[in-house]
Amino acid sequence: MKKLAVVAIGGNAVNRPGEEATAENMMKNLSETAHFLVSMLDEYDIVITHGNGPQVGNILVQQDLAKHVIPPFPLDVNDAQTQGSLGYMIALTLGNELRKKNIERQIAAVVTQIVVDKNDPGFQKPSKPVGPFYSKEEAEKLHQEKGWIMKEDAGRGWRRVVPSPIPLDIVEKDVIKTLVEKDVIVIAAGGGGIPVIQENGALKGVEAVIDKDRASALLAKEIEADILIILTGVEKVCVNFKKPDQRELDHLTVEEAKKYLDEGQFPSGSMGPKVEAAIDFVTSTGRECLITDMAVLDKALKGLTGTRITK
Ligand SMILES: NC(=O)OP(=O)(O)O
Repeated sequence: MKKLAVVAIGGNAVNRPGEEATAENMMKNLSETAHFLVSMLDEYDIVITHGNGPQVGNILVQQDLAKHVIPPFPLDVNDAQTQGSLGYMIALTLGNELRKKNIERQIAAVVTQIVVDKNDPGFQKPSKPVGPFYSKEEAEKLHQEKGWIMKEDAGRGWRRVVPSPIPLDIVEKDVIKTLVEKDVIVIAAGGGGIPVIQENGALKGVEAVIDKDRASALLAKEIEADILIILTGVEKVCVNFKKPDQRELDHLTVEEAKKYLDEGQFPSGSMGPKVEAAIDFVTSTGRECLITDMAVLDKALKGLTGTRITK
C-alpha cells in the first residue's frame, strides 16, 4: 500500500524571481515541477497544494487598472480564480508528464473552501504579501493613493499585504479523501483555500488570503496523510541563514523547531510559516514533515537530504 503525502509546492515552482509572470513561463516552470512530482508516484499517493501570493496580487493590480470599466471582484473570488488557473496549469503539465511516461492516472483540481473565524485577529492586521515587489517610494505612493497596506518582504522589496486568518476546517475534505481513495491525483487547497466564514447557518466568502503552508498542514491532518512535504527554494532548513555561521539542519524535533522559531531564526515571510506548519502537523499526528527543494526531492525521500521534522 502506498503512503499518502500532501505536497505543498512553493512560489519557485510557478514563478521564478526576476522572470516575467506570463502564462508561458508559468507553464514552463510547472512542467519542470511535474517531472519531480511524477518521480514520487511509485511510493506515494499525492495531494498537491500550491500558493497564490504573486498571482492573486497580480489579479488585484489588473482589476485595479480596469476598475473604471469593470468592477473588481472581492478577494475570495480572486482566490478562487487562482485555484482555477493554477489548478489547470498543474493538471495540464502533470498530465503531460504522466503521458510521456505512459502512466495512466486521473488528475482533479478541487475548488476548496476553508472555514476561518470571522473574529480572527488576522483581519485587523494584514500580513500576507501578495503581487509584485515595489521600491519604498512606490510603496508609499500606493499607500497614499490607493490606501493599500504595504510592508517590506524579507529584504526583497515592498509588497501589498492582505489579511491572513488561520484556517480551521476544509469544507471539501471528504470529497478530497474520496478522490484519493479512487487513485486520483488531487490538487486542493490552492492558494491556501478560499476563506469562508459561518454566518446564520450559511457560508460566506471573506476578503483574505490564507497562508498555503498552514492550509497544507490542516489538509494533511484532515485527510490523515502519512507525511507533509513542503517544497521550497532551499535544500535544507538553516539556522543563521546567509550568515558566515549558517548551519543546515538534517533533522529537527518539534521542541528544537519551536526554540529556533522563538529565537527568530525563521523569518515570517519565508521559512517561518513552513516550520510552523511542520510543528502543527507533527504535533497533531505524530507523523513527519519534510522540507526541501523539489530538485532534490527524490534524494530527500530516500533520507539523503532535506530537513525532517519529527516529534
Ligand atoms: N497563499 C499563499 O500562501 O501563497 P504564497 O505561498 O504564494 O505566498
